[in-house]
Amino acid sequence: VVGGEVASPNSWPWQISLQYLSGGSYYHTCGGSLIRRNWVMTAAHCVDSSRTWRVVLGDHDIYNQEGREQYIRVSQVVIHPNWNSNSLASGYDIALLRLSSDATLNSYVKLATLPPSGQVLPHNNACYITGWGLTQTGGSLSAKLKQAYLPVVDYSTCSRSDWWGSAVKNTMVCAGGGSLSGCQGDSGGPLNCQVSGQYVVHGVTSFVSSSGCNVYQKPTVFTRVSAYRSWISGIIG
Ligand SMILES: CC(C)C[C@H](NC(=O)C(F)(F)F)C(=O)N[N@@+](C)(CC(=O)Nc1ccc(C(C)C)cc1)Cc1ccccc1
Repeated sequence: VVGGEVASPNSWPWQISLQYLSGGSYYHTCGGSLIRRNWVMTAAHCVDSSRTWRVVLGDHDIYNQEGREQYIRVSQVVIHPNWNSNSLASGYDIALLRLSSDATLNSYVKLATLPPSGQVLPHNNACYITGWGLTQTGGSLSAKLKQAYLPVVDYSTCSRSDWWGSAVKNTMVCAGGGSLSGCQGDSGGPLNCQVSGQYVVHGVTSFVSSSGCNVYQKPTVFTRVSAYRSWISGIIG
């Protein structure tokens, strides 16, 4: 997350850190959202490679154990059938991870609220991106979970030729477009939007511009969760 601030610990209790095993240690690679006690929603591009994954729930500082963390292995990766890593612009950048055991829900670990099928938020709807991703283009991961205020940019604006043009589809949500943005390592995490006084996970962080994370008129682009509600229900029940 470029700009914004460190979140108050566990204030986004559905946010998870997706980590992969390498040389005996686990490394943060993406974010995700807990949507059932044994299911996490993330981006397909996060789990394209076959690795050993684990999910960390209740985390704040990914480099220090603070006692609220739950570490759970991933038993199954379900990538959207239409996902094609060579055509990010087609969308379908969404995946579901079945956990090897149920998460314990408490004040630090809660389920995300998902939007109703088909819901499209209005231009400037209040949203926050959260994640441990790079804090500057080409920078380093944030040790502590960050948040940044990214208002929704409607499709008609986001698909303008001087914005994202045809790279963005109506199955995506754009947010931000100024000095605040997501960045590598935020992938798969939630876009938390205020709807009727409640935070709803309306997006899954998908991409930013290759020329930089916070580029003017290149808002962060998210998979629109409300476009995939029936697929999600078909998998998790
Ligand atoms: C792995 C890709 C497929 C998605 C990846 N997503 C992220 O980093 C995210 F924003 F989600 F946290 C990304 O944007 N990766 N980049 C590598 C940029 C990228 O690949 N962006 C991109 C954008 C659009 C398209 C298509 C839709 C035209 C393809 C790639 C990050 C980057 C940003 C600035 C400088 C260097 C690297």
